[in-house]
Amino acid sequence: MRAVVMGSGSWGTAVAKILVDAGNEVTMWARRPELAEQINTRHENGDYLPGIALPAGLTAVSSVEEALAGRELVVCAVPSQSLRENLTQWREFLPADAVLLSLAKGVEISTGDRMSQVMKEVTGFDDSQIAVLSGPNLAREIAEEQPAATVIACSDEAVAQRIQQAFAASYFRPYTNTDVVGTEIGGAAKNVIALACGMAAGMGFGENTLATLITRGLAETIRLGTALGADITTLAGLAGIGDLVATCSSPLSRNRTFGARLGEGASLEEAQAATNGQVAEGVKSCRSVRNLAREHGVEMPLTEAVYQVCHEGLDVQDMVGMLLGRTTKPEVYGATD
Ligand SMILES: NC(=O)c1ccc[n+]([C@@H]2O[C@H](COP(=O)([O-])OP(=O)(O)OC[C@H]3O[C@@H](n4cnc5c(N)ncnc54)[C@H](O)[C@@H]3O)[C@@H](O)[C@H]2O)c1
Ligand SMILES: O=P(O)(O)OC[C@H](O)CO
Repeated sequence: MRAVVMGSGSWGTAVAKILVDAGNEVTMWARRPELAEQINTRHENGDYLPGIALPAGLTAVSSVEEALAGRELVVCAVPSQSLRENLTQWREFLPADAVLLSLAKGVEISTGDRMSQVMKEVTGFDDSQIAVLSGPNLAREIAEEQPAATVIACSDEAVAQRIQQAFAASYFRPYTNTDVVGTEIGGAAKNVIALACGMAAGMGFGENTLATLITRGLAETIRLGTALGADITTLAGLAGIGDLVATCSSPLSRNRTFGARLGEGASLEEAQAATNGQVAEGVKSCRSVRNLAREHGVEMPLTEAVYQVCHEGLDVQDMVGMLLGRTTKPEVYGATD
């Protein structure tokens, strides 16, 4: 396919590399002309993936118009909270028959919208032109060509299959799914749970705590996802438990690392400053995911606790007491917890 990756952060760059390695004609859009220049001349993105040799066939431009001209697949690789603004700026240059693919894992704060909803609202495109990609995909590991898999979700299975073919590389195995809601909720919720896992690690807790948070994190993700119409099997798959395990366990995760800094006693401002401008989506999405849960009458105690730490000044030590002091329950995946 003739593809463009709009956004040259760590995941956008790794995805552009996959698409080239899978045999597509690919360009990237970078906001800063100097980054586009670096990709074109040094074949490296030193700001986000230093030391990774990018394919010589991968080009980059900083003009939106040039980036989008004649592209069949438009990959949106910007953070969730800026997607609406970016797409609004890109809209006039989007080819009318292009397929949009979101990489972002978050829920918009101002609306509670998932990324596929934002894409549809801004562009007016048909559902068959809107897809999302989500799975256990830490950018650096994939840029190093370590084997991994992902989910390409689109309500139109034939379109999902077309994108699947475009992403099939020797080290990257895409699966299709028509459950867009489940794929998106899995990706957004796991970032919030990864913050909780980081906090636990930062406080010095071990694997029992981690496993408890991952498992109960999955339970509350399933509760929210199914309330929104997701298929539970999506959340039992790569975009659900798969991504939860990868993100909650890896020191490469920005969300887990952010949480760990809080657990070690850093302030929110200090943890934010330490990200070096890279996005830890869960810090914002804990608010929108919590709001969605409340709207739908779904209990998400871990998400609530992370929200209170990130936005209401709850001390991480007090969070432990708050979670363990809740009334005892049977272990069921029902509407309450
Ligand atoms: N990094 C990963 O391992 C990974 C893997 C899977 C999914 N994701 C998701 O992909 C999305 C992008 O993540 P990333 O890792 O590439 O982030 P990043 O922080 O590495 O890069 C974000 C990119 O978006 C650009 N950007 C930031 N604000 C912008 C704005 N207002 N307008 C235009 N561009 C803007 C930045 O310049 C940068 O190029 C996130 O939703 C993230 O959760 C990341
Ligand atoms: O670095 P994080 O925490 O944004 O996570 C990256 C990916 O989403 C893992 O699948």
